[in-house]
Amino acid sequence: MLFGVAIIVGLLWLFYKLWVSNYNYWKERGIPSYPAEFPYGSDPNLVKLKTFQGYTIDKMYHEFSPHPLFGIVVLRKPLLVVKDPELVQLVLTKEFSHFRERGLIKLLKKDTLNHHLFHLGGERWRPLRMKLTPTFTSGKLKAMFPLFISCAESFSSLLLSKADSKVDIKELAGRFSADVICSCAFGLDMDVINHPDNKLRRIGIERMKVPFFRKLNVALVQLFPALSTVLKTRSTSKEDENYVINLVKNIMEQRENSGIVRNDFIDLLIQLKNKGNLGDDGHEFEEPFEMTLELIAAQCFVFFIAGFETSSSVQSFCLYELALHQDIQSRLIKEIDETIEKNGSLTYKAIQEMEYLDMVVAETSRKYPTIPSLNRQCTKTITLPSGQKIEKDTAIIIPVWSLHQDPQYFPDPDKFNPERFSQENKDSIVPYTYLPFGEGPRMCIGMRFGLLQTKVGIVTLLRKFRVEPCEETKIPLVMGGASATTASDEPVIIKLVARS
Ligand code: HEM
Repeated sequence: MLFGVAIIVGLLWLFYKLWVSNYNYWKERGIPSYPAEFPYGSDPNLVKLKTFQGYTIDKMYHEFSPHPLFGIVVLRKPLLVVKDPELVQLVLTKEFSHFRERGLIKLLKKDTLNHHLFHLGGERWRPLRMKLTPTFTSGKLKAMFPLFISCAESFSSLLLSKADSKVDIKELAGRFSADVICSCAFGLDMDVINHPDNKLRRIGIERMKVPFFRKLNVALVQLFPALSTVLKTRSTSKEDENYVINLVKNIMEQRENSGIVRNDFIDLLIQLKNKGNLGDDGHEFEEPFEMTLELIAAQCFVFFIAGFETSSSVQSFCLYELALHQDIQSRLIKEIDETIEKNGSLTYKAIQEMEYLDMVVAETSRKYPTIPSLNRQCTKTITLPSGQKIEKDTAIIIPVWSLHQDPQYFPDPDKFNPERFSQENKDSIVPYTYLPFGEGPRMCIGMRFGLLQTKVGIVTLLRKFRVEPCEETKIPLVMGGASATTASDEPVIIKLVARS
């Protein structure tokens, strides 16, 4: 009996020792670090995710203000927070070959829908990124624009039914973005605007949440990578995965049989599958790369999940700020009215001509960066100009939220001020301090698409309505920890007032 107890105590002690063995990781390497305590590491909030991750890292960012980087430990995993803009540039661009991966999850072969650009690493990622980049040229977006307009018309009708009422703008913008992305990524006219409980949208929303079980799973796999095979950590349930793959399969068959061309992502992916490239860029790929049905479905899926939550989030934060800043809203409405009148209708060219809209959206993405921090993993050990070494497999965090809120780079950061992005001011922004779409070879591939979708949504609404705050409007908004993106804890309520 006594022997049994001694063994258990011994095992627990060993487990404890193993757990805390990294707690001096940064100190041993001469890198300033945040103290770690058993069992959570540097800060329980980074594990429990009850508080918005951006706030937690921001607190540390300020405590380490004179340092260009600092180390933290999450549970028992060491992470390096890189905060100096020149070092950020080194990680994201200059020494990209040392930081090619995100390293967020361990990709399982059978987790088919996760084999997309965002998560794929190294050799698999590069040819796929090269193949998919031409999908997002301005020419391709222009060809897709009629699909945007068709969704904007449904959005406009929905808005008319809400005239002079209080709305959850995040929910409405979410329906519009999901409709556009369903139309462009899956080639489906699903009318998500009037059928918000659409299955694809539900799968996408689920995917962006971080439920307790997934948090636990991710934490365990980070601690003990070998567990991933045992725990069968799927990102999407088998049923949802089959649904998405079959959807894509049916659409591809229909397209190939009927010869219908819609100029959407599916058309472009079918061309890739058949020809190996998109044909009009004259680029032949060195490495043969088979676009299987599963791989195509995974790319459609990432376009969907990466595209609808991000764009709707920028749209809703933007309309919220416009409700609180009537002067900015009036100037924007004037620009919208004049540009549409000049162009005869809402065209792709008209959107590109709206300079003030571009400034307002840029400032929204500064104040509310949809992805609060970027992740990279060191894939080859590197020595920094300071002499400090970053070892292979080190996880890196770029604290986008904190850089965007740092008064050193953006004076009076709480103020919503689109003038920061005017022609005369934007060149004085310190490079690598403004990162709403990331930077370097792994920056957002869908940036132009996302901006276009965001702008079309805002213009559609402001053509018919003004937005105003109401009793239920929370000022300021508090971000929550339940989502992987920057999202308010509560609905974003504003009032739509029909324009006279
Ligand atoms: C306003 C809308 C959007 C925002 C704010 C946004 C933001 C981001 C950010 C911050 C990253 C990480 C970049 C990095 O690590 O350096 C990213 C990556 C990515 N985004 Fe977006 N995104 C948006 C829209 C879209 C859309 C519409 C699509 C697709 C249609 C898309 C597809 C992707 C993909 C595939 C990646 C991974 C790229 C790679 O690793 O090669 N995004 N996005």
